[in-house]
Amino acid sequence: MPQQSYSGKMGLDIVEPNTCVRGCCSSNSIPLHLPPPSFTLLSPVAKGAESVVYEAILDGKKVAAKKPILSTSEELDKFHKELQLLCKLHHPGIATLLAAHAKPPNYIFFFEFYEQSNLAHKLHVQEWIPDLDQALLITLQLAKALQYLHDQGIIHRDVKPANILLDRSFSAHLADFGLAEYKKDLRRVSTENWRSSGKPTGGFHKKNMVGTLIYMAPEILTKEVHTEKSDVYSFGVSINELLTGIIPYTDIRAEAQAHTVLEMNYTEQQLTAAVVSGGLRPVLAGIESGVPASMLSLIQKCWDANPQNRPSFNDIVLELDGILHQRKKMEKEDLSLHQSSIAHGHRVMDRINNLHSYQENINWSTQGEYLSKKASVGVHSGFRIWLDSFDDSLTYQPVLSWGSFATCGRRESMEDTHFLMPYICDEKDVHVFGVFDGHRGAAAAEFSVQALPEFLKIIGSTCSPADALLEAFVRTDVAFRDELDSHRKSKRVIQKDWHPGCTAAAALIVRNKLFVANAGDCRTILCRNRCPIALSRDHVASCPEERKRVVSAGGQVKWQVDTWRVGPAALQVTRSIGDGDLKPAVTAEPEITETVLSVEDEFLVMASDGLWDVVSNTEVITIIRNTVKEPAMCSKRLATEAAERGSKDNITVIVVFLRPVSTAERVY
Ligand SMILES: Nc1ncnc2c1ncn2[C@@H]1O[C@H](COP(=O)(O)OP(=O)(O)OP(=O)(O)O)[C@@H](O)[C@H]1O
Ligand SMILES: [Mn+2]
Ligand SMILES: [Mn+2]
Repeated sequence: MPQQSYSGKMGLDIVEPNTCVRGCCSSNSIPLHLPPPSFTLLSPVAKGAESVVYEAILDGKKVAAKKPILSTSEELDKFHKELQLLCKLHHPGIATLLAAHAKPPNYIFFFEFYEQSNLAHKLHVQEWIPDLDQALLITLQLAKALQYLHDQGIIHRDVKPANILLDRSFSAHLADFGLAEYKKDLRRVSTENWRSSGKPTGGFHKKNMVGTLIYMAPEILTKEVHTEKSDVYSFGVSINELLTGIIPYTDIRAEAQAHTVLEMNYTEQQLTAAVVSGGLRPVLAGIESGVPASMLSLIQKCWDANPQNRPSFNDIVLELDGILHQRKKMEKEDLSLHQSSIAHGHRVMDRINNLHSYQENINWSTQGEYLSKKASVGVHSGFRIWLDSFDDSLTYQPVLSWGSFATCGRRESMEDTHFLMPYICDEKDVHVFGVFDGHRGAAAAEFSVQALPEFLKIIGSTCSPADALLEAFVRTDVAFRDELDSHRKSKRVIQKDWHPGCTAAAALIVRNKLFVANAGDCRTILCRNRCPIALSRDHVASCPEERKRVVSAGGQVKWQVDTWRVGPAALQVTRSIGDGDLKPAVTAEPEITETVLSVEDEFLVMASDGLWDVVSNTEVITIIRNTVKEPAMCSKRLATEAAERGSKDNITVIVVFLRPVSTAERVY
């Protein structure tokens, strides 16, 4: 019978002896017996494989009640083990156990309620995009929790975003100790498990195996014993997921919703084999997203194939403290340097962060302009000769109006660029428009948008318009890669294996002739007689002709996760400017189409794949038909439509009307 009672957490009475029925669990701060009226279970918030978690009221306060499904005596043992562990854990980074009920018929854990649910739900269902500082803070909190745990001799064994809970202020709390074990017990536990079922413990029993499989270290997949370093691996994969917002081994950029490894028919065995012997890892967060290079290399160390090469959580916490300290210092400097630009808000800060993460200060746009201008030594060839061959009175003369719209969309940074150059070099009958879609950073797109039209001016009518376009693409590519190389040599670019690139499309109109050059997956269509005509072909590895071309040029094309991709960089496009690591297979040479314009031609639409991913050629024509005939408004309407349809990419649209239109005209 109770001998004495005192008050524990939340003021609930602790009745001595405060142990479970078996006497194996005890605590001097967490009540383990609760009189039934002190709690009420409300609605379930999550149904796990092994438990149901309810929103509940305990002693007047909102809490989370985890009620394990206990149907066998083994499961009952497991409850006691989890409770024993939880009673010993007191750390701000670990989900707080407030009370437990450990008597038949009710076995329930009561936890602090974490309002923002788990990190997996937050990232993938709510599509939350943390800012970098938030993400780094969560990383540090989680690392400290695991450091504490390992100091106690405990291994968690199920570190993954679904087991990281966020409170109202987005602080992280590690939860779910259902698989946790004392290190000293592990060898015995795991051999028992293997012997009894031929399967490892925990996550493997669950139906949705991949959910846990993707966070498992290679040595676990090859059935070795868990160590602290297996938690380090799972931590690395989880943090990369936090920074990219992408579920490991899926590509959210792929079409429609078929994203998971399972859906892509990548079987568990294949994935296991690829992780263990092929060294496959999730796609690392991009340097262009502003993540410090030191953070990226820390992640890579955490998921090293050899557990001994992975850092301990003591090392990780130290390293993270350093990274955060460095950022604070830089922010201070930026604040004093960029007082005036603060008004621009996020974008400017993003750009500043990006620059710092590259540890360089190159303005690629200025660089592109400067370089191509230097090449021209101020002399432009001009386009006169092309025009001299026309008989003015006989040829059809299109009447142009143009506009564009570009948006970052749901991405954190803008890597698309474009230019509109009607009446180039003051020629009233020569016009050029271009779209660039950067990848692995915006550098190539920013450089090319300046350099490509400049090169075109230099080349001028020294050759045919088609050859001039070809030459301009190739020279832009070479100039960009040379420039990057020289920065690398001068140590301004420290990333040895940073190979930014961009796809490019350019339309050149010379009187009644339209030349479209394309390298990559930007697309240009012409509306003729109310029908779309594609003037470019998408250069992607899923196109058999392109695949063949890449392979015969010495490139490697492999089916990776969800689609055909080129080289170790796993690029989906097969032609681009930049991408030095994939040259010459991923060529910058464009395909060029030539079209004679006539009175039937209504307008031209050029756009990055952010539009074409979700809006078809025919739909583009219909949307413009139903929009006020003003090119900038049509462009904006198309981009908005794409964003509404869930395009996850940057979106850039250029619309060029080829004959006079009245803005009052709504429908053709
Ligand atoms: N304290 C809490 N506050 C808010 N939500 C919680 C809390 N604890 C758990 N949850 C929710 O319930 C889910 C399952 O919890 P938990 O991982 O502890 O259970 P489980 O049965 O072990 O699940 P799993 O299937 O991952 O093994 C969490 O992902 C989270 O969404
Ligand atoms: Mn869980
Ligand atoms: Mn794109």
